[in-house]
Amino acid sequence: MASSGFSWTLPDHPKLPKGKPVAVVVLDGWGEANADQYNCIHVAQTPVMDSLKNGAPERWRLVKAHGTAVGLPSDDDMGNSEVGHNALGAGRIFAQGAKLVDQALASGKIYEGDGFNYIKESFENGTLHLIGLLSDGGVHSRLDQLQLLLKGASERGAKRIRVHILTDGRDVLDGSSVGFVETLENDLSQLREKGIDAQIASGGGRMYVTMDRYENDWDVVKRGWDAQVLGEAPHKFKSALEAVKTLRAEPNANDQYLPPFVIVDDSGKAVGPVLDGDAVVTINFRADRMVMLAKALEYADFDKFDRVRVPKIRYAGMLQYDGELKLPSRYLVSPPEIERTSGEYLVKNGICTFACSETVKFGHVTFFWNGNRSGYFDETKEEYVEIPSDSGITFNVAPKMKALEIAEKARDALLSGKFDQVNGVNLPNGDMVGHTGDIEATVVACKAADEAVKIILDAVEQVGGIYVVTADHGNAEDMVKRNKAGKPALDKSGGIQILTSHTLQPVPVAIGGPGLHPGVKFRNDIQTPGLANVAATVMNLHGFEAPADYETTLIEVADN
Ligand SMILES: O=C(O)[C@H](O)COP(=O)(O)O
Ligand SMILES: [Mn+2]
Ligand SMILES: [Mn+2]
Repeated sequence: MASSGFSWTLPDHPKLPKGKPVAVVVLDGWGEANADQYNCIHVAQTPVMDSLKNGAPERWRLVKAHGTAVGLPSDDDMGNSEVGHNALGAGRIFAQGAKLVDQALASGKIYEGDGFNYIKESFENGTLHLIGLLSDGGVHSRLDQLQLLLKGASERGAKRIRVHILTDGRDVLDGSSVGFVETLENDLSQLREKGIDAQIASGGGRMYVTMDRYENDWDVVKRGWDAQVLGEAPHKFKSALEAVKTLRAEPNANDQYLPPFVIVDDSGKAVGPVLDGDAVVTINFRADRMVMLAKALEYADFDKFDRVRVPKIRYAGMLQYDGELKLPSRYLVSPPEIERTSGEYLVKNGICTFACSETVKFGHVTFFWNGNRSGYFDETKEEYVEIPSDSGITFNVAPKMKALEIAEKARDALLSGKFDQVNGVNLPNGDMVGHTGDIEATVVACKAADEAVKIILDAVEQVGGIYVVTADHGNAEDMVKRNKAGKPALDKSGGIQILTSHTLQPVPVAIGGPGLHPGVKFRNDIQTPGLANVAATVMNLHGFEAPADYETTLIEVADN
């Protein structure tokens, strides 16, 4: 921050001491909901989390983890890892990608920026390709934003448009892909009536095609590249609707994992490979699952898989996905500028930090936690450990994931005495297994996460430290779609509809440990606290006052 008088030095907290190690544990996808058979956290044996909830009423509370509390457009938006970890780390609420894109589309500014002007130069002679997640989940992308962009680009000269869809079933109900494709097909046919050559060119399920993250499995991105760029895939169809309906009719088919397909013309030729002179926009606003494709599209030097053919294109992201890497270099909407995060403050105030998760959540506790920034602030004071995730499986097959290994690393970091803060230890189970929709496996996952918490809390006990246990959003606590009355919503055949997505539920925050000053308790004068209130709380527990513009602390210290 350039303003005069700014200082990184945090004032001393008037009452709380320094020097107590603080462990911040994030249970991914662990919300609070009514107890029934679809609440996997309730069904699972979770004695440690139960004891936090039931043991100390003044040191356990719920906070909001969705909607406007985390910078999303409305309170109908469920929370997600990006916005949750941003809020936890940054201690303030920033308008997030979903909202920034909404605003840019509504004001028309999206069409005035450098990014759009850059791709526009391909409109005369080339094709505009739009690649991204097709759903209204609002976590990575939104269908209505795609619809507006299609309209806006065609009104501004795009004559030939190809859409490369990724079916969802993770942030939305499985099977909803068919309806989204129908909606998109309808829009494209209206464009065709106006003389624009617009169609869907390829597709595949997001978890099997394109949307890997944190470089867990490049084959996922390669499958997408082959279909989208090269126009090659094992399945060929005349229309996307036929593709999705046919592929969904296979046994155990699932929107998240549909195999890659290309749309071909009557002569069997792919209708939309990416060619020299074309423009490409990746329409997801969220970074983690687009950055790998962005690298493949943008980097001249690239060795993660054989791209076979690298077309000379004009490429822009919906947002810039990585500000440090400046990737992609062109983008339609500027990302939120999340600066002065708690991690940076604490390091600059001498706090040595350890962060850890497994690959599929590693960037959550580093990149997202640090305001969408890669790398260390000060490598002499920080250590980030990534435990390799299983790849090529769905996590209901191995629901314990690497929770034990993550907890052991956190324990060892605490016992080593090298770190003041063991921070953002993310336990992925409730979320990653919750997304599979497998209730039995999610129960196993929740138990494993609870056991991991125990290992970390035992270590906190041993070192006389303090713990803060929280979550980034809900998921495993509700695995069924509900009607307005809160009862399971039945489908046409009378069956329940499994909810694979996150929820709107609040999440717990628990504090404790032998190092906690005995007078510390949660305040009850904050109306609707959210995840952004946690950062100031953690700073206090380190013996500092939080910066004045941070969301207020959750705690107060009684004199005794
Ligand atoms: O990317 C995903 O896995 C889901 O869309 C959202 O889950 P996350 O926000 O927990 O990563
Ligand atoms: Mn999450
Ligand atoms: Mn999730």
